[in-house]
Amino acid sequence: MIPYRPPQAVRELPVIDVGCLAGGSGRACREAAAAVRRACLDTGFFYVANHGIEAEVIAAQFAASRRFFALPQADKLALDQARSPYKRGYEPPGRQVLDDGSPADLKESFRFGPTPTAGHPYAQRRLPTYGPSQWPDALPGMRDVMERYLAEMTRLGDGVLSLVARSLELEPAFFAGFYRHPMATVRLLRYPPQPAGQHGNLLGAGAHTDWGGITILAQDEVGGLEVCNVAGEWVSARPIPGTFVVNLGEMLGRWTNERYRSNLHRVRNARPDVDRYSAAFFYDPEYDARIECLPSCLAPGETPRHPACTSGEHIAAMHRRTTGTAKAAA
Ligand SMILES: O=C(O)CCC(=O)C(=O)O
Ligand SMILES: [Fe+2]
Repeated sequence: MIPYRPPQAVRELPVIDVGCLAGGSGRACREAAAAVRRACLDTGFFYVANHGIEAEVIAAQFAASRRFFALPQADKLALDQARSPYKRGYEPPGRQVLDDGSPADLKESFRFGPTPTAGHPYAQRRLPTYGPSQWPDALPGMRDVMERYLAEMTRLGDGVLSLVARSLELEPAFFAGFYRHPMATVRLLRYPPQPAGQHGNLLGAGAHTDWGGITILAQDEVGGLEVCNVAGEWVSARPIPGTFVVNLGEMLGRWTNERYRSNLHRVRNARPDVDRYSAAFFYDPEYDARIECLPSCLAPGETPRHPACTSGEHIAAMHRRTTGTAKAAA
């Protein structure tokens, strides 16, 4: 049984050493899992250090991302995500409203993911994420760099999920059954500086929670990611060299009956002079995975706060809601 413990109003997000994922002792893994558990109960956000991903792989990703966003707008729009049934490609600034009722976000983004093999059970159904990415002709090396980054993120994602499972007193491989054919997306992001003057709630990315399983974020040195603690204060997730920021999506909230938090966060690039670049890896259960409250997260007499949902339907609904296509699709 995972007892309910009220979240603490932390002002700093913890840095967790995940070196045990490379074959550390049982004790090191237990300590990491205990730290993951505290972080998930408090904010659902933590940094991972000692993750084993080479700095050069991360630097190459950022360099290629900068080259991509520097392409002429017409080249980027030639890869418009709106034309991809798989949600792969470019999304221009002003297309997504993450915080309902606020102005559209300032960010622009580019989504890509793994290429399904022929005969892949989900690809045959043409479901979102289970299809080819779109790559710019003008940057022939980009695909290789990004696929290497994606492979590293996937490996780290499996490791982080094993720690989350341990933190819930489950077998380390517990989540693997929901990730046989995961929905995996890297979203490259560019945030321009906040415009000067008062612009209401205009932000790089409006306050939102992530929709899926876990998110692993690489950010450059500019900063601007903020996380809402339980007291309603915005806590800075400042860049810490050599780390990634991990946060839980809504499905972990559903699995744990909201013991583990899928927390509000937002991005404000407060630097007047430079763009901010980040890369979010969304690692979500496979499309048909049924997400419902884990029995170990339900105390006697407690009822699930959410009905069961499938991973794919939930994420598709959130895409529609935040890009204004909900009515058109309904
Ligand atoms: O760029 C960031 O720091 C956060 C991005 C984010 O929250 C998202 O894409 O869901
Ligand atoms: Fe997010």
